[in-house]
Amino acid sequence: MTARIIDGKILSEKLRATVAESVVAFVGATGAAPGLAVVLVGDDPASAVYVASKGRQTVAAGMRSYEHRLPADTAESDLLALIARLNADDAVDGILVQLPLPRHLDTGRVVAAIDPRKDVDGLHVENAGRLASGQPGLVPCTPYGAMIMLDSVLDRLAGLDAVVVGRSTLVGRPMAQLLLRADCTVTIAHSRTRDLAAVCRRADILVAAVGRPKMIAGDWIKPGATVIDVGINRVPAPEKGEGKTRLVGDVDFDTAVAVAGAITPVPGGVGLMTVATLLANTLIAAHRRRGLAAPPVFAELDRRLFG
Ligand SMILES: Nc1nc(=O)c2c([nH]1)NC[C@@H]1CN(c3ccc(C(=O)N[C@@H](CCC(=O)O)C(=O)O)cc3)C=[N+]21
Repeated sequence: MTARIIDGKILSEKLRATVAESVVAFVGATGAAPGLAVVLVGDDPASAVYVASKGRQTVAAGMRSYEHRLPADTAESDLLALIARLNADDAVDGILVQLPLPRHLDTGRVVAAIDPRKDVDGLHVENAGRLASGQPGLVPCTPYGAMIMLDSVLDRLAGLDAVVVGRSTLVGRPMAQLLLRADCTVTIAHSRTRDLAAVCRRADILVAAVGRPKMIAGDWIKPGATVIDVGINRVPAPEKGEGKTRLVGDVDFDTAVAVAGAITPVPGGVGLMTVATLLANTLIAAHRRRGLAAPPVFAELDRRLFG
């Protein structure tokens, strides 16, 4: 048996097309296009690539993109001042501060400074609290995209055993909250979990979000399970030439694909969905900020995914 591949390229293109259609309606109703501001501090080359791709896709969906690149030694007060300006700017509906920040900056303080209604990363404690207590808010992009991927292959999530490996605030914790909202029985595993392999083997849904290349192999996977690989790890690829690299997930795809029922690839999986859901969150934020109901297609998606 070989697993069904959950194609992030197809699913993200579909979601971006839906966003673009809704943007047309939004512009018709309000006269303004939703705007997304992305803030990048420092010059990590991988981050710069993601930021550029976000900017391109934002514009392709009919929205406005505002990029702010700050030097690596930016003072925290200057970053907070920029966030205050973006909070006050009516043309900006979404604010994303690319993580991780340089070490001298306090991520908690920076995220706390973002207006929760513009927090399209869903990282502000207000949005995390809303998610944990089942109230409407902005949901972190990667878990949101992972839920859309699960929904594309599973008729029902209710009652399934879900194991999330990783407890980060950006992915692991919100992922667990979303699975719980979908009535899964949820386990959050992490670096201190005893017999991680046995815990993973119980999972009908296995979400890997640890940041360790190929950590989860086929013998950790229950036959027929749905596997969502959130890992984006750049590793040396001498076979491609000296100094070359390639992306691998947290799952050892080649052994996992022979056991799982469905699996997301890396690249071409969750990463692509993360950018598409960022656009969706920006559109949703633009509606809410103006007191407008979310477009029906997103309200329907919310009901399907989160009950
Ligand atoms: N505040 C914040 N929010 C984020 O959501 C956030 C962040 N900071 N910091 C960095 C990580 C990483 N991230 C990715 C987005 C898209 C791809 C993506 O499009 N990947 C493609 C192609 C990747 C490639 O080829 O380089 C793929 O997996 O197929 C990957 C990773 C968002 N992140």
